[in-house]
Amino acid sequence: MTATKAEFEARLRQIGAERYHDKHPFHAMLHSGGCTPDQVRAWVINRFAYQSAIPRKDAAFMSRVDDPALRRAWRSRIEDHDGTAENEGGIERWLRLADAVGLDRDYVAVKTGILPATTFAVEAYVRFVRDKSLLEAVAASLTELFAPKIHADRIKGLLAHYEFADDTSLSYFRKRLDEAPKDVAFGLGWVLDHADTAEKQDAAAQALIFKTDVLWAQLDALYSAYVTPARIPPGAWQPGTHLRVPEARAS
Ligand SMILES: O=C(O)c1cc(C(=O)O)c2c(n1)C(=O)C(=O)c1cc(C(=O)O)[nH]c1-2
Repeated sequence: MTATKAEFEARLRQIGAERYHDKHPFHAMLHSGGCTPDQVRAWVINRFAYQSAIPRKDAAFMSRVDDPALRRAWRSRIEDHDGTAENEGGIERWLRLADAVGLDRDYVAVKTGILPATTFAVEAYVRFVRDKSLLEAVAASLTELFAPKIHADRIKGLLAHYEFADDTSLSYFRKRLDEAPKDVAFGLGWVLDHADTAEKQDAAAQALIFKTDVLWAQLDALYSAYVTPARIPPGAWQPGTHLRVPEARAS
């Protein structure tokens, strides 16, 4: 049976309550000051894979949309990350965080040290958005419903526990607090309007679950590689390497 919009929204929110990556032990370590400088750097390097894929997945989405109104509503997502003449964009802000933790930003930007499982997870998201229905693609973006809380927790936790944290290094997260609500309000409304059968509601819910898996898998990869007993895969970033200056410190 088709759920009402309110019931269906509650189902989507429940998926976040159970599966969003704010529950992952790596985030608990990061936000409570439990990460070493190199674990913070590993997170910054690997998370860049996700950041840099977001505008590609949004471009993949827009390439499939016929409705100019939907493209108009969506295109600010690309500008939010890639920037405009006036706004530097999220990718540049993330690289400022890389600078602040002492990494060579050029090394981060080329993504050679990314963990294999992170690449698989991130690229699976790009392909999902390219290949699945538009409804599933928009529903997958709805993890952003849960992101403002994790961004606020992160700003608070990093400021309290790490010397590198200040307004400049954390500007990525502060800016997302302004940007994400408009995306989420639009995306949620669109999914609630378009998931008008039980089958479509199930597909949208599964898409959101898929996306929570994309996020969770990235943190599992990080934990396995860089938290004791560390198992760093061949070719992935080695602690102590690719620093901006030899004495750079992340804490
Ligand atoms: O720090 C986070 O935990 C987090 C999570 C997510 C998310 O839930 O997918 C996004 C972001 N940050 C983010 O900064 C961002 O720009 C973003 C875009 C999207 C998306 O799926 O389109 N998710 C997220």
